[in-house]
Amino acid sequence: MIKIVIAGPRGNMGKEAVKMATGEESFELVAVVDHRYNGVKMNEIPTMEQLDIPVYDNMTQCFENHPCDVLIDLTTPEVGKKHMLTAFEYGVRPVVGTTGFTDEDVEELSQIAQEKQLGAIIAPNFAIGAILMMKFSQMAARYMPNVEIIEQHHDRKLDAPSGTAVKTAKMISEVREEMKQGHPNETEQMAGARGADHEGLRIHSIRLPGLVAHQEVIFGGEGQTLKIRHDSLNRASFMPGVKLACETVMKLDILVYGLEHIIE
Ligand SMILES: NC(=O)C1=CN([C@@H]2O[C@H](COP(=O)(O)OP(=O)(O)OC[C@H]3O[C@@H](n4cnc5c(N)ncnc54)[C@H](OP(=O)(O)O)[C@@H]3O)[C@@H](O)[C@H]2O)C=CC1
Ligand SMILES: O=C(O)C1=N[C@H](C(=O)O)C[C@H](O)C1
Repeated sequence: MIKIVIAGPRGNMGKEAVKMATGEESFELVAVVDHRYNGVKMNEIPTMEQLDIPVYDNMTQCFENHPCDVLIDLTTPEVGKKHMLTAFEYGVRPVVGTTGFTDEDVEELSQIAQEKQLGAIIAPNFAIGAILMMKFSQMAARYMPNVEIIEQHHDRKLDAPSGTAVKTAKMISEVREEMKQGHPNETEQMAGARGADHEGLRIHSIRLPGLVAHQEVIFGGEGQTLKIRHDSLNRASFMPGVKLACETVMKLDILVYGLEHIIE
């Protein structure tokens, strides 16, 4: 039995994670952390799943009262990092879907995980289709290095570009030299027209109501284009990946950044 705490249980992802964790026989949801409530049960809060599970506004107090194995964090980048640090202090393995971590954050957290020999997973995307999109894109970039990313998300999203787009760009950079794309003399008539720049690869972020999470990676070559696209149509699409991460993190003693390292 893996004892789990979830941070962000009222959120889009947190709600699905609560359903997943309580629906799995080998998981036990022992408590949730939500900065707006403390000392109540989930079933006292109308916007939460109606469960007899305690709610804390403070991770330390939560871990003091409920020893557990895994923290699932689905909150915001600043909070997610603090939660991870607290989890490490208590010997709890973090599984983090929260996006917006910097390279420095990931490096710092990896070092702590290594020192403590404690498993941790930061996964910018838990959907298997999205992992495949990233892997296929990395494969394609070896042969078609001219590539741009268009990511589309709901308009409640805080970070841009998305964690998935950043991870895709980093994976492409592993197989492609930095290069300037487009016309050598191109100019932006309006700031941002060419999108964000990751080592010459442009990332364009769309935010609209009605969208969930979508990404297209477009490759261009002489007389041809290749488009690799993934769509998450709902948040349930992420849950098999969250489940796999919770099971896998128990066997790790380092931090793994990206589910592509787990799904071979
Ligand atoms: N890895 C993946 O596959 C996926 C990752 N994500 C990422 O997960 C994160 C959450 O996404 P989503 O669920 O859509 O966002 P939501 O805004 O719907 O949910 C975030 C929740 O976290 C809560 N929260 C904020 N601060 C704290 C805190 N200190 N303690 C506990 N809870 C807190 C918010 O409460 P309040 O609103 O009251 O402030 C809110 O309920 C984002 O970073 C997103 O990019 C999303 C989808 C898939
Ligand atoms: O905020 C979201 O919704 C999502 N965030 C992750 C990201 O930033 O890539 C994963 C997915 O795209 C949904």
